Amino acid sequence: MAIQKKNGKGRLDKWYKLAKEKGYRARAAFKLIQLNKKYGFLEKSKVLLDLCAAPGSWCQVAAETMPQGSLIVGVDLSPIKPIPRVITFQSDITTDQCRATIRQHFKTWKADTVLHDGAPNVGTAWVQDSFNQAELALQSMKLATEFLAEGGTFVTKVFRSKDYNSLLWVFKQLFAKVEATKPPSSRNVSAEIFVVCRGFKAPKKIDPRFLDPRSVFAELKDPAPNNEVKVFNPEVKRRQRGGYEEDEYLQFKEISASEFIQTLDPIAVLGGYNKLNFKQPPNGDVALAALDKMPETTDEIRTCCADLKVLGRKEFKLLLRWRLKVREKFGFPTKKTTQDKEKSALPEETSEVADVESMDEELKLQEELQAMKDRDSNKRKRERRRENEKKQKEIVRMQLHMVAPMDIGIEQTGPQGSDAMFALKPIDKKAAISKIAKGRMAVLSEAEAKKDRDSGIGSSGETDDESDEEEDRLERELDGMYNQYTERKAEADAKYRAKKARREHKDDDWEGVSADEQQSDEDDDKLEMDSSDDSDEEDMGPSKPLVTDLDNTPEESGGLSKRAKSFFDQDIFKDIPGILDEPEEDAAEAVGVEMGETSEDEDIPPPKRQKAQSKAAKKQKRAVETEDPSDSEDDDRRPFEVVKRNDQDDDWEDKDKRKPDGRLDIDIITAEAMTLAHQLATGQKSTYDVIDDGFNKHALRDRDGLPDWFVDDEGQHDKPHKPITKAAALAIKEKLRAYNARPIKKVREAKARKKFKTAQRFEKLKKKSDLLANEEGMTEKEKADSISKLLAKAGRKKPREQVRVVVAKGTNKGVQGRPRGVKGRYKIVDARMKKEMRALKRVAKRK
Ligand SMILES: C[S@@+](CC[C@H](N)C(=O)[O-])C[C@H]1O[C@@H](n2cnc3c(N)ncnc32)[C@H](O)[C@@H]1O
Repeated sequence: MAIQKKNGKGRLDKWYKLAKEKGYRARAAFKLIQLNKKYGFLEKSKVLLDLCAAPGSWCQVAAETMPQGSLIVGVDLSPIKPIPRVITFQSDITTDQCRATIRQHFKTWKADTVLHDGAPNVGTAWVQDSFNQAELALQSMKLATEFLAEGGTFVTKVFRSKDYNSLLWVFKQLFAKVEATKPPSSRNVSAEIFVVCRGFKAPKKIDPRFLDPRSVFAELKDPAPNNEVKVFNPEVKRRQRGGYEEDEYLQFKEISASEFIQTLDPIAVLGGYNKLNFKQPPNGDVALAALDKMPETTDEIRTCCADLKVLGRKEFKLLLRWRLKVREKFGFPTKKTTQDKEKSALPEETSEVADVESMDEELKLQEELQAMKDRDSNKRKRERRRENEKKQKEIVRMQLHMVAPMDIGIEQTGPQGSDAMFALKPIDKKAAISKIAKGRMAVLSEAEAKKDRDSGIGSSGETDDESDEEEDRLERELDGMYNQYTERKAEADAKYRAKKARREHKDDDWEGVSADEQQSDEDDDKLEMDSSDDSDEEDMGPSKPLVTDLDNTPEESGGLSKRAKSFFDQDIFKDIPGILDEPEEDAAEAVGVEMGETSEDEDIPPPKRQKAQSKAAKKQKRAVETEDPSDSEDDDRRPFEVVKRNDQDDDWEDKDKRKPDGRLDIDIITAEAMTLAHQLATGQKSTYDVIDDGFNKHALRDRDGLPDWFVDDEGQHDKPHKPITKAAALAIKEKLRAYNARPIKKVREAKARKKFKTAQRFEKLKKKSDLLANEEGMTEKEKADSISKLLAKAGRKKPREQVRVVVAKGTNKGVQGRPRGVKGRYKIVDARMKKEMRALKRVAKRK
């Protein structure tokens, strides 16, 4: 609970600020607004009386909310500044003068709503000192009964005190509906609550005791014990930690059964007494005698009457039923007869005094309602539990990869994963950016839609989905099981793990004349299918990829995986020709060169030819741009500035890859490529053969929509086997052997360092010996001795520093880092290790 500051500033909460903002005179305005929001009485009122209205915020709200032309009268001990559409006057609401003034203003009108927000002004209004809040509320109700129209509403502030229940009881006698509520704007620390009494019964005559504070708060001082609970819920017994209930100073109370029959509050009897006796009083009780003899007074009833405190709900009901039957026989008014009477009675008579509603009937109704509510909430709880269990199970299944997350609605991801709509990779892959740039969305989306239709996604017939539901489920389960299997396999097999990791990072193996090329060819083909005029495409210039690799390395460089590429990027490979060449590009370029030279287009396989052509076109375009970039019509469309290229920079890519004679130096690093090249070079194969070979089952492999397990399995066995000649295999082997023979970079560096240091030492030595040799004060022998000593010293190896063994015990136990007081090299061992080492040495010595 928020701690309320004692000083005035602590009260300046958000409602205070809001009231200031809205121009209300007090934050109390929001209490009325919130009460009206809940019960909506202001809109329906034409006449309103606001008791204790100063400074007038409730009057402001009323004037705002009530219909035009309504009569609003506000009264307070304190003066109220004029409010438009509101009549205000200064008076004490407990006085007759106030009543008279109100009557003057109301004339013949009756109020639809009477509001009371009074709080006694202790100290400021001495008249009120003797009245407490409850009394003020009762006073306001007294005024309300006088000025309220039938069916009207009375809203009053009350404080939770010992008089609260008495007040509520009185309200309930006079109004059809009485509800206590605390609006949000009322401070939590405040004990105030608001009682909204609706449906004023407007009795013609009201028992003056109802409105007399002395009788109301004296007679009803202690609320009636809740006998209903005792009777209808006897199982719920409250412990009386505070001792006996007030007025219940007897431990055992009994009452005659005839009195129980006659009483109008049987519940009070059943809840308050221990026994209903059939004992005749000294002067005799005819009713009791008759009751005793009646067939309705069964043995069971007698047993129940003997000890009321041990009875359950069922037995209490039995007794109540018995009472009703007996009352009927005795001719006492029962529920039925009262109803009949009520129907026949004159309305004036019934409206003379406020009715006290039949308690047992009301309680029964309440009980039934409660039972219904309980049943309902139990049902809801059960359903919620069941749903939670189901969800839990689904989550476990999902964690075991037995189900796809979208099945349980946790992640509404599409078949392409979350955020598929915004995933750039697929768009990038499909070269859609160029299409989007050209406004070819329709073409693309139609093609995609077609694809989707083919794969069953978004197909029009829902029936298809339904019929395939079982199949889908099976498939999902199969996929789940397969995932489990792959995970188990991955755990056991390091090789598989590595392969999987490569695949996850898009770092796949290269498969010779590879899937990469095939993929790109496929993509190219698709593009060709999608667009009717490909020439436009080239106009756009090189399509910029959406997803850019941050290390700026072209993905297909040399047909190598990313990791392989970064490995070969190391300096030591820099001199080895052909490691980081781009054979694919080069091949295309070579073809381009050949094309240019021989014009034998038809000899080149179509995909390669297309690539070569595009490359040539790109080159040509570059050349054009270089000449005069401003002339280009596409400038507006290009999102980047065209920078004039340096002529010397032209073909910088190719420079390294050319032999001294100007021809391209194409390095073929796979045995397959080498074989093919060899076969083509020697004329064993013609271009037609190559094209022909291109049409095989691997070339048109469609893996879309196939389950992972199937694709994996296929990938293992269904590989293209390209012919390799022995010579090519040997050549590659030889090349690899050469690479392997080279020391790795670190070793090379270490060796170089060593060499460098030795050279430095020799240099120093040389200088020193030169100095010695030139020393004039030394004989030749002395010089020779000194130099040989110097050389001997230089040749001597530095003794290796002894490693100190520190046993991890005592203060050294569990020490991290250098143990205290140990200098130089050290090794921490535990006692067991030390002993074992010694034992090993002993054994070795013995041998
Ligand atoms: C909380 S204020 C009412 C605020 C008001 N509802 C409003 O919205 O501005 C309580 C008021 O009750 C008034 N009051 C207390 N005793 C009164 C009495 N006997 N007769 C008239 N007004 C009284 C006080 O003068 C005080 O202005």
